[in-house]
Amino acid sequence: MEVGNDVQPDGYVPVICGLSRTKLQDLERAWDAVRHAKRPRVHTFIATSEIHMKYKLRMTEDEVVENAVAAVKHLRSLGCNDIEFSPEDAGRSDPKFLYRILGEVIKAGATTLNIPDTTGWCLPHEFGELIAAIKKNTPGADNVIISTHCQNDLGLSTANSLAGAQAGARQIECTINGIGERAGNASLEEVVMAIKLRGNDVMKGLHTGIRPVHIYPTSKMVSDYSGMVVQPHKAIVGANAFAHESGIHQDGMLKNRETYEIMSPESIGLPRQEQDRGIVLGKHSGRNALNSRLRTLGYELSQSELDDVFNPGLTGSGQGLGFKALADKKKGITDEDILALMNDELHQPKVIWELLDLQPDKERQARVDIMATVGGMNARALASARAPLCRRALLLPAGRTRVVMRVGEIRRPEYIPNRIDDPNYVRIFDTTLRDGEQSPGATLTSKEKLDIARQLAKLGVDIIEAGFPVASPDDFEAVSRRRFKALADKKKGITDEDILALMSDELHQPKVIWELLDLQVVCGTMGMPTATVQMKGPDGIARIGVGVGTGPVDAAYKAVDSLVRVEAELSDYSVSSVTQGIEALAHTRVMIRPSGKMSDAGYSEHAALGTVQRQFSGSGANEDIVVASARAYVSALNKMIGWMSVAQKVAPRAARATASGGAALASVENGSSAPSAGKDLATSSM
Ligand SMILES: CC(=O)SCCNC(=O)CCNC(=O)[C@H](O)C(C)(C)COP(=O)(O)OP(=O)(O)OC[C@H]1O[C@@H](n2cnc3c(N)ncnc32)[C@H](O)[C@@H]1OP(=O)(O)O
Ligand SMILES: CC(C)C(=O)C(=O)O
Repeated sequence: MEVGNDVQPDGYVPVICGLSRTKLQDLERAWDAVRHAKRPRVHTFIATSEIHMKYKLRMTEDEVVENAVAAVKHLRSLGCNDIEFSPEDAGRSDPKFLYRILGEVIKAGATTLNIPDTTGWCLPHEFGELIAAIKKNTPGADNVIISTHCQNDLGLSTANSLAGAQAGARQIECTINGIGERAGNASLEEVVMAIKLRGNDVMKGLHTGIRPVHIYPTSKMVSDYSGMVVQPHKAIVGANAFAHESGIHQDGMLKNRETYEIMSPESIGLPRQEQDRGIVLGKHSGRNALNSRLRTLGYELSQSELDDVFNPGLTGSGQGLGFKALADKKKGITDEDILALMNDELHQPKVIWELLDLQPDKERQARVDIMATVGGMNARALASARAPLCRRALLLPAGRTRVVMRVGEIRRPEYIPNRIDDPNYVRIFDTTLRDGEQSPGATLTSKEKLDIARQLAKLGVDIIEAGFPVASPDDFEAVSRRRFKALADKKKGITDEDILALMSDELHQPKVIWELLDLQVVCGTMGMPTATVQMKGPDGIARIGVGVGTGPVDAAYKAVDSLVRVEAELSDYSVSSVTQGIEALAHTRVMIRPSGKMSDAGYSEHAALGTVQRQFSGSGANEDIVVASARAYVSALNKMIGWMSVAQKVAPRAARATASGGAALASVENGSSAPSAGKDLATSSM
C-alpha cells in the first residue's frame, strides 16, 4: 500500500503532513516532501508564550505575528491549501495574544489551528476553557478546525485532549502508546477508546473514524520498532490491561465480563480465549477461578474435592501441597502447575479427550491425534503445538475459540481541509512518526516508519504527521517516501536526489546481512559460559564462531561478535515473557551503539539532545532466552550496518563521521577470512 496515495474502498486516504518552523527553507522542504500525496498538509508553528518569545526566539510579539503570517502566506503561494498553524506553548501563552495571532493566520489562509499545551501545564478544565475562549474570541475561528496537542508532563494529556474536544476542538493530536518528548503525548488508544465508549453518553455524540481492532497490533509494532517498552499497567495496550489477578475480580469476570472490563480485548485487536477471561491464577485467586480453570483442563470436582485441592490444610485432609500454598511460593500458576497438583489418583480428570497418537516431528512440533466423545458423538481431531507442549496440544481443540473481530460502522465525513460536515466528528491526527520519535532513545528506520504509516492507515487515522522534513535527509525521506511511487509516476525527470533517496530506501531495509543459524551454549556453576554460533554472512557462507562470556547471553554475543566484527556497545537489554509458565516465549529487546574505532560513527541531530549518537534497536522472541537474546542482537547489528552503509552514501556529514568506522572495518577485513561488515558496506552501497 502506498500510504497517502492509495485510496481504500470506502474512499479513505490519510492526509500526509510535514512539520516546519516559520522559516522559508523549512516551509519549502516540508511542502516538497508532502506535495505529491493525495491530501498534503504542512504544519507550521512558532512559539507565543512570553518565556519562549523572550529567551528562545528573542522576538517581540509583533515579530512573531509577522513570521507566522508570512509563513502561512508563503505556503499558500507554493500551492499548499491545507495549512495547520500552532502557537507553540499556547498553554502558557496570554490568551489575548493567541486570539490576535490566530485571527491573523486565519486571514492569511490557515485551515487548522492547533493549540499545543507544549509543557503539559494545563489542568483539564483550564485547557477546555482555553479552547472555548479561542473559539469565541478569535476572528474567523468558525471557519477553521480547532485542534489539541497535549503533552503529558503532569499525566493529564488524555484528559486535556478530551476536555478540548468537549469545548469544541475537532482534531486531536496524539501518538501510539503516548510516546514523545519527556513524559510523552496524549495516547491515541486512550483518546480514541474514551471517545468510543463515552462519546455518546457524555460527550454529546463525539466520534472518530478509527478502527479500534487495529490498535493493539499498531501498539505492538511501535513498541517493537522504537524500543520504547509499554508499561504493563498502561491503559488499553499494557500487558495487564485485560488481566485479572484477584479472586473477587476473577469471580465477577467468570459470571459476567462486564463486571470488571469496560471494553473487550478483542475490540482493540487483542484476542483472548473466551474461557480464560484474562484470569491469572495466583495467590489472590479464589475457588471459583480455580474451578473454572480445572473445568477447562477436563476436571469436574465436587465442592469438597475442590476445597481439598484449594487448601488441604483447611479441609483437614492435609494431603499434599494445595493450590494456595503453591501460589504463595510461585508467582503465576500455569496449567502445568495445576496438572501437577492434580496428579493424584483421586483427582483424575473425566476422560473427554483420549490420546490416540503423538508424533513429535523435526521442527520440534508435536502433532497429536485425539478422540473425543461429545454429546454421545465421536469426534476426532488433530492438533499441534511446539514441543515440549504436548500436553497443551491436547487441550487445544477443547479450548480454542475463534475470535471474530468486527470493524464496526465508521462514519467518516468527506475531507475538506477547514470544514467538517459532521459537527461531532473528531479528526485523529497521529504524530507518532514525528513527535513520538522525539522520545529520547527512540529510533526508527525509514522501513519501520513506512510499516508504521501503513498500520496507521489501517487504523484509519485522519492525518499522519510523518516527520520534520528539514531536520535531516532521513526525515525528509521518511515523509516523502510515502509517495515515491506516485512521484515516479508523475514526475518526468527524476533527479539525482530522488535516486539517492530511493537508493537509501532500499538499503535502509533492515535486510538480513548476517543470519543466525544455530546457537549452542554451555553454562552453569562449573567453568566459563561458552557459546558456539553458526551464522550465514553477507556472502551466503555459513561460519562458526565461539565466545566465552560472563554469562550465557554475554558468551553468545561474543560468539556473534567473533564473526560479524563490527564494534558495538550494548546500551540496553531487556527481556520479558510473552506468555506465562515455564514454556513462556521470551521477548528480548536490545539497544546498541557503535563503539571502539567506530564510536565516531552514527551521529544524527536530535531535537532535544542536539547531536547524539544513534542507537539501534533489535528484538527477538524464542522459547529459549539465549536464542531470543542472540536474535535481538543480530537484528540490531544488521540495522546498524545497514544504516551506516546508507549514511556513507547519502549523507556527507554522516559519511565523515563514519570514515573512521569504515577504516576500522576495512582493517578487520584484511586480517580475517570472514567477510567483515566493511566488505558488506562496500558491496551493498554499489
Ligand atoms: C515543540 C516541538 O516539538 S517543536 C519540534 C521539535 N522538533 C525538532 O526540533 C526537529 C528536529 N530539529 C532539528 O533537526 C533542528 O533543530 C533544525 C534542523 C530544525 C534546526 O536546526 P538549526 O538550524 O541548527 O537550529 P537549532 O536547532 O540549533 O536552533 C533552533 C533555531 O530555530 C529557531 N526557532 C525555533 N522555533 C522556531 C520557529 N517555530 N520558527 C522560526 N524559528 C524557530 C530558534 O530560535 C533557533 O534560532 P537561532 O539559531 O537563531 O537561535
Ligand atoms: C509543534 C507543536 C505542535 C508541538 O509539538 C508542541 O508544541 O508540543
